[in-house]
Amino acid sequence: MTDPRHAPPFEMTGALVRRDGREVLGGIDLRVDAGDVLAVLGPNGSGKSTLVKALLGLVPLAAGRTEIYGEPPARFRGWQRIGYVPQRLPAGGGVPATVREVVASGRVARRSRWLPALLGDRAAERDAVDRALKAVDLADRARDSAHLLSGGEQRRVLIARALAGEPDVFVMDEPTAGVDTRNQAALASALHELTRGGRTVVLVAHELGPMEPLLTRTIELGQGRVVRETRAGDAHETPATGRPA
Ligand SMILES: Nc1ncnc2c1ncn2[C@@H]1O[C@H](COP(=O)(O)OP(=O)(O)OP(=O)(O)O)[C@@H](O)[C@H]1O
Repeated sequence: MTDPRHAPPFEMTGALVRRDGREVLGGIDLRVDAGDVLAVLGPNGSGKSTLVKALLGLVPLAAGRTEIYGEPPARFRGWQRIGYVPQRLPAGGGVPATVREVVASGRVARRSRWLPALLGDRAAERDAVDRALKAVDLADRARDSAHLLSGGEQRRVLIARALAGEPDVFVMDEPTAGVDTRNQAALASALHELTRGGRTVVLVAHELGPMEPLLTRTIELGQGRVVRETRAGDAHETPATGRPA
């Protein structure tokens, strides 16, 4: 295990995932360093979502290992450092939640489990939620039921939830799919600010659009393996190292 003080946000070695007996990730080696802005590309079904879920410990590995800041996901305790934007809003379990409530839930990992929130903490939370809602242009929808919003609006709610948590690392699964051009540009500009401040981003994308200039790296998956890697400034793309396809 890497010393957590010097560990990168993510380090995955030989990660193999099987779903229904089928190999979906075929032995991925991937290190994401602080400040990386990494896009995970590849065709439908190539394993992009599975890879980001595996980085977060949301799907089990059949072989290999993965660490978040030097800890296996099951032992990792710094979840306030990670902001995950899943592909869709999880089903509400019958409890209607407003847009503001969903966005505020991005702060949960920051709250103390034992102490009541101090007045200052509550004000900081309110400000962070307000800023996040503004960044995705949904301040005027804050009281609406999140599940009644359109697909693109729900995605913006999920982005705002991650922004509200003020994490060090954003993991975003197709954050701009179904989001209109103006809002894609707004997200890119919010992320630009955050990455200038040293935040790390891992995003799954089909269309990079206005995100492209922010990237420091890309990896492309094909059938659960890394088939191509590029780094910003590379004159040529680098063929993937590691296991043969
Ligand atoms: N829960 C599951 N049970 C069984 N198979 C699954 C499950 N989740 C994913 N898979 C399979 O794993 C493969 C990779 O899926 P994944 O969602 O990671 O692909 P993707 O590259 O993100 O695709 P897309 O671009 O369509 O979002 C697919 O063939 C999919 O059917």
